[in-house]
Amino acid sequence: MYVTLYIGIACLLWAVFALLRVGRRGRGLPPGPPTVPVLGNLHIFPTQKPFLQFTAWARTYGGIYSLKMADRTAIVVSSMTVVKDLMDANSIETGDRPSVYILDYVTKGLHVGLAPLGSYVWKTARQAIKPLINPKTLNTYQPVAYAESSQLMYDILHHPEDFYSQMQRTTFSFATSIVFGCRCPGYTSPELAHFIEVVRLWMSLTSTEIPPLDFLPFLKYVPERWAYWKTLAQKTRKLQHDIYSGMLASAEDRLTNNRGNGSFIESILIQKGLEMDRDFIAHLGGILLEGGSDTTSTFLQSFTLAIIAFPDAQKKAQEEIDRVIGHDRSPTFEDITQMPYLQAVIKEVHRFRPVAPLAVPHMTSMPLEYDGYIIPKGSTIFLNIWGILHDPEVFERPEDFWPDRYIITEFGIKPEVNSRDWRNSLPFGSGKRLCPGMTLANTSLSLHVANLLWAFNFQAPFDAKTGRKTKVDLEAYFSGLSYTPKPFKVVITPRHHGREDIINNQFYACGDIYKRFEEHIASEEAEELDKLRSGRSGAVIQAPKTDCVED
Ligand code: HEM
Repeated sequence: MYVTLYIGIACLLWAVFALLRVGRRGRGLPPGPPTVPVLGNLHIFPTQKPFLQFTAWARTYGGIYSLKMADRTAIVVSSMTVVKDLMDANSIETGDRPSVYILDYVTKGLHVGLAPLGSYVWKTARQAIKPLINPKTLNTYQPVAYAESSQLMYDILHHPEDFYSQMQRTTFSFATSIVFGCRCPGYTSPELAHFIEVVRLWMSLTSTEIPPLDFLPFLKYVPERWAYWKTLAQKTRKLQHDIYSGMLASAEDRLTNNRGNGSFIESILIQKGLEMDRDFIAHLGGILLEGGSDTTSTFLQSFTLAIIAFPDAQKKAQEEIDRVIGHDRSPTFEDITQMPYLQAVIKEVHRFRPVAPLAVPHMTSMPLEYDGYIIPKGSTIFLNIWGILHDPEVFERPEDFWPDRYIITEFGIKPEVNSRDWRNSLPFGSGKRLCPGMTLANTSLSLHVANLLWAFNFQAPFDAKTGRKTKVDLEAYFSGLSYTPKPFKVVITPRHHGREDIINNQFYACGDIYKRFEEHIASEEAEELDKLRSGRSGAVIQAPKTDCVED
């Protein structure tokens, strides 16, 4: 009997000892904040804007440090040298994704951005997306971007107070046109409202307010009435499915009836050799919409916030635009290369308010040795884009929006900092997971930004009591995987009287491009749109040819 008791006590002690070791930082790991038993660093893991705390820790623990999340390890990378030598150089070993239970449930495992590196879903989807990276295909999308940009100017001219939603409409409509072949003509349309709801739900699911189900798996078994996130996940899954499969159905219908308009999804439907079922295709289209539209509208909103807070940058960019373009026409894609300051503005927005401050977490698929540390297989890697791009050792006055830094040096860094490890694509991630939409995003954003600065002046609103400009709140952002400004107020005025006519005419002249992607629109609404677009005045500007459209 004593033997059984001794064995029982020994087992208990062993279990307690083993439990106390959970959460402890093992030998060989990079340093990091002190841990507590079982939780490790989970109890101090930031729930709001985590990149800010990650950046504060980087100033103490350096360009690579570790966090313990119960028995799991996370590595935070906050230096370009580590990005290059650890992540870019070992992009296969560091290119996996940690599985996120709740998101896998929502997307049925069909999300290319979350799928394991080299898996069937990842490989097939990345293969299918290839045309979006091809410069030839990208050129065919330019007329569509031009037409959407023209409507953005038109909408802001007539309803400047709604600029925030108009930016969402523009990028959503561009993405739905090229991906599913159907556009969104109005910022009050139900399609856009549903999509914004999906993005909002997705943001909640990716925010740190959701309990850490992957680290404390027993939480998955909490009944739904006490687990609000279960209801949230189901709602998101249904809404996503309804929107994306509805859009896929209209693309299928066009193809069946020989009315294809050259959209990306149509090309997938007719491509041989791609092993994708209907659900997978609908999801891929949806992921491209999410990846391509919310990110780019967030960029435009952050751009607006930055230029009202830093009016000198706005003035300088406008001087360049006026010098290159003049007053008689609006900018086109061909003009962008002639405007280095405008290109610097684009890079500075990416630096100042990166759309994805922690990218999307990576995971190691095998143990790695780096700089004397051992990084275990299965470690989550956070790419701290914010911390790298706001490092005062590297950037002069990193909290200022100052595009000139990209005129002074290629990567915007201080002249004395070694540029060996730098690249301007950092806001789009790293290695095998680098964002496939980078060129598409940057080209369309350059045109939108050029047009907005050519057409309008942007100012912070005036305080009714003091008559002074209000202080711009540069921190009023939502917290989620992407970093989006909360709606804010701006005074937007046309810069020059003649430009109003040009904006109106340009919008009317793009009517044919819009119509090719509006087949799904009910006849009454289509009539209204025709009426709106027939109010020609003054000189008519020819819209560019749409090569992407098959008649
Ligand atoms: C301002 C615009 C954009 C920004 C800042 C951005 C940023 C990013 C980042 C940081 C990642 C994760 C990279 C990593 O894990 O290392 C990513 C992935 C991705 N992006 Fe973008 N993106 C933008 C626009 C787009 C567009 C226009 C599309 C497509 C039309 C797109 C499609 C994707 C996809 C499919 C992935 C997943 C790639 C994978 O995991 O293999 N993105 N993006």
